[in-house]
Amino acid sequence: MATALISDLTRARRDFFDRGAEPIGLREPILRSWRRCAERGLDAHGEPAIEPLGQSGLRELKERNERLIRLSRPQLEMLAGEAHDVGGLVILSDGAGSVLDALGDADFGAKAANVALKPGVRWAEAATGTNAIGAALLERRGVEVRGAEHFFDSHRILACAAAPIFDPFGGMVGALDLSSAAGGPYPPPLQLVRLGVDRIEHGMFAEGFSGCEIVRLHADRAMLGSPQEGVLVFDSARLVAANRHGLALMGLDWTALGGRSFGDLFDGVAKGGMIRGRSGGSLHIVEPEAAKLHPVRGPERDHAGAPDPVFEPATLADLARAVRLVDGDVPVLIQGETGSGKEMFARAVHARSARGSKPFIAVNCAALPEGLIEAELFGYEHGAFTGARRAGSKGLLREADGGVLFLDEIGDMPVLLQARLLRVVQDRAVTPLGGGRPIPLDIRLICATHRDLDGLVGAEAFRSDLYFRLAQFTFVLPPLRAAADRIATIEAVWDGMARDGRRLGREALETMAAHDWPGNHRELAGVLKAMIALSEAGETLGPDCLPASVRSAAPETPATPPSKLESLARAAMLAAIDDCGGNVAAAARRLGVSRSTLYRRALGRD
Ligand SMILES: Nc1ncnc2c1ncn2[C@@H]1O[C@H](COP(=O)(O)OP(=O)(O)OP(=O)(O)O)[C@@H](O)[C@H]1O
Repeated sequence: MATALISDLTRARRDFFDRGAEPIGLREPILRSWRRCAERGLDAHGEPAIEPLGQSGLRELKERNERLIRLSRPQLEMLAGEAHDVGGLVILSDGAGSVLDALGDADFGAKAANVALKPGVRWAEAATGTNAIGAALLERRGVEVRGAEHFFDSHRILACAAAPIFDPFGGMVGALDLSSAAGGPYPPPLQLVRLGVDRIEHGMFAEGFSGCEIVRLHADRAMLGSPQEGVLVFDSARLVAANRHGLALMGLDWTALGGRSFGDLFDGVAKGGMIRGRSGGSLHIVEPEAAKLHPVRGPERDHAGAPDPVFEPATLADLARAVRLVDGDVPVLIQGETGSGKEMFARAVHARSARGSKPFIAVNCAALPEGLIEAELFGYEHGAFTGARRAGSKGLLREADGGVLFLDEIGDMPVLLQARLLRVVQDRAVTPLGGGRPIPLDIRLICATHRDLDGLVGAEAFRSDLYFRLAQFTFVLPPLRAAADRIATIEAVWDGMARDGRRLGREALETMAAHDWPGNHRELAGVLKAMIALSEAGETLGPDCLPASVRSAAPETPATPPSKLESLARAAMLAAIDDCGGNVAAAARRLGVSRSTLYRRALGRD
């Protein structure tokens, strides 16, 4: 059987690589991959062009993927034992195919390292040709690649099975791989890799879903609680995260995140009961459990000493989608009030994207001096205008080459420049001021604005053709006052900033939660920073440490949706009205507020 496979493959290689003919009998994912590699101009008989990272590059790569490595470690250790027994390796890569860790048999490890299958090398198909890690990431499913199925001759010594790892928001954050010597008695079983991935993905639900409800389901009651159970996470009854099993059992895919509600999916289901699965069979469902942890901290540190980003679960779901769009070369537009964290969101998208290690260039279109904006963006040739630097300038667009360009306040870009930007976006090339040939540009684009771009298009202040190019997908960041649990959000931001045992007292927290935060996250970060600067190590901060604007500005009209504090206040007001036999004036007197306030806050009327 093995001999037949080898000879069939040898013939297929000869047909495809040497005679340019269609190979016969090659498995479909392998054939697709060979074709892609050939179209890219890779030479099967040559050597793959690899660029291994140096020590510091590898350290950075590992730091960026710290969470994935930490969550995967127990599975790697377990599979390393198996791999060792069959003379192979278990390998973890990030979502771009860069190898993060490899454990197992040392002899095979040395052979694998000879063909650069080792940490710090990227096994994306574009560089290393057909291979299990690269194919699994491209195909978004488990793939086996054995011996001569690899594109490059030199990789024929490998037999590999890999499957992608998805985070709870549908982001493809890595791949798990088992590799051993080709032609050996124990080809790496894809099933084992899949089990490892199930466990890693399941572990990702153990932290970070503050105030959410988690539903667990499976067709077999005995499987509830296992890594193969379906998991669905709801925030304010909206589906915000899931694992693949949960989606498959419900007949959904990742696009359901953010869009489907609990009522939609489980209409009339008794908690702890059974529902009808996609294929008609019954599913056991475990009562939704409230998750206990706080809003999730973003994956990377922010720019210029800013705190770690803290995202609401719903925003995290948007983040995962934005990463997939940017990776798929679809421009995204972020809208949101000033200070709501548009740039932080964009940086988080970049950090999680396949271009996380490439440049992130942020350009504030409103802050560039009018006369210089064109030169700053597009660059200029030597002597293009008076005052131009002798050597010319590359321009910000070209500095973002290979990475992500973030155009902030895009709504403030002068109309004339919009035409030039449109050309760049369409042609994927930039022509510097002062002439010269267009220079190809490889950028992913994220734009942001606090203005109503749609309205600007209507008023002809923004070109509609550019608008439709840039705003193919729009994400709206909620203002801070709309946080589902303001207290938890403020605490999470504080935790990321506080030093030397300083603590936020309950009363300070509640006063802050009652504030409207018109400046959103920026205002909050400023207030917290000032509180830290003005307090001592170990101190518990009370409301007197807050600036007067926060202390005195408890809102009269709650923003939507109300915070827990506002809900409590409303409940107390309704109870007072009830106690007074429905007499609003009497209840207002008892509470010491005006009648109109009571009408507005308790009954939602003007
Ligand atoms: N998700 C977040 N978690 C914690 N802090 C945040 C978050 N988003 C923003 N901040 C804080 O607010 C500051 C401003 O954020 P950012 O520049 O991303 O806002 P923006 O929406 O782009 O603002 P503008 O509309 O003015 O450009 C950051 O420097 C940081 O201190």
